[in-house]
Amino acid sequence: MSDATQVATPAAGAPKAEATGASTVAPGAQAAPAAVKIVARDVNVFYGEKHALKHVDLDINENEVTALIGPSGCGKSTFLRCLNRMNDVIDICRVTGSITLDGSDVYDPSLDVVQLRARVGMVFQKPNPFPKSIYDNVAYGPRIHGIARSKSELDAIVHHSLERAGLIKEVHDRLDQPGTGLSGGQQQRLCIARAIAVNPEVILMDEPCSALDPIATAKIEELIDELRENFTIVIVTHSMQQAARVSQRTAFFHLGDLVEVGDTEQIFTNPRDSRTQGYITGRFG
Ligand SMILES: Nc1ncnc2c1ncn2[C@@H]1O[C@H](COP(=O)(O)OP(=O)(O)OP(=O)(O)O)[C@@H](O)[C@H]1O
Repeated sequence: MSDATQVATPAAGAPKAEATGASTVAPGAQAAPAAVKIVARDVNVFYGEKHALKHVDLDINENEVTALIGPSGCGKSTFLRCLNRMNDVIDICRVTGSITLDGSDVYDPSLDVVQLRARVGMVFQKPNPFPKSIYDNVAYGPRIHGIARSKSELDAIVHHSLERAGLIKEVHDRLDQPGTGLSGGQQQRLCIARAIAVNPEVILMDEPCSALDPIATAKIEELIDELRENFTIVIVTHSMQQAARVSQRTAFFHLGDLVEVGDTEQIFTNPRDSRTQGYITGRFG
């Protein structure tokens, strides 16, 4: 994976079929289109009187990384939080429209939001490990969801999750040490391991690298590229280079509107809307 300070590499931004080895498709044959995991239709979000997100229609493809980009305050995080109903905890927030996950209504009043958030996990901007041991941070979700039937099963989940988050080598001999004692980049990978431990289908990442140095950022980006094999990922980022490196699709938001969505390569090389063009060329933002 490229260094975080470099610009887009074709490898990370390459279309899914190529990156997953599906290039065995016969010459001339069409690769199967990606399955759609999440469908958002006419989504509006209001904070009191403020109309923060306006009539957003967006499909999120399975086993792809979708990047949400746009200037500060355009509604990226607001949209991300709609996907696992994190906006529910904001009193003045009202969401209208429809969001489905595998065809089921995310806003169905009878839906258990704890179960939803197990399916749609989240990693935040600032690494936020619990004030617990490394082991207990990762074991927390499986314990509350009753995923492991025995201590050895829980041990295996913790180990496997840390392995998938690329952290096991660094922490295997100190699982009983506090998670808060790790470096920032390690803490963020611990948070990713914690999210993975409950075996989610979707992982939402809200600027997961903004508090990290370039080397830690490169590790997380590499990890994101690996994780998409098993998970659907939606990432909010202020870094266009990062969006270009890690995502297959990019959605550009501006003043609460979803202006344009498309293959990452198209968005960055041939945007259709002048506002997208203006943003990616640094004219505003
Ligand atoms: N809890 C809240 N209460 C009131 N207004 C909010 C709240 N959260 C966000 N907003 C407003 O909604 C709009 C969209 O905010 P949001 O955080 O989604 O944007 P963003 O694109 O993620 O911004 P940034 O890149 O700066 O994180 C902004 O005008 C913001 O001030």
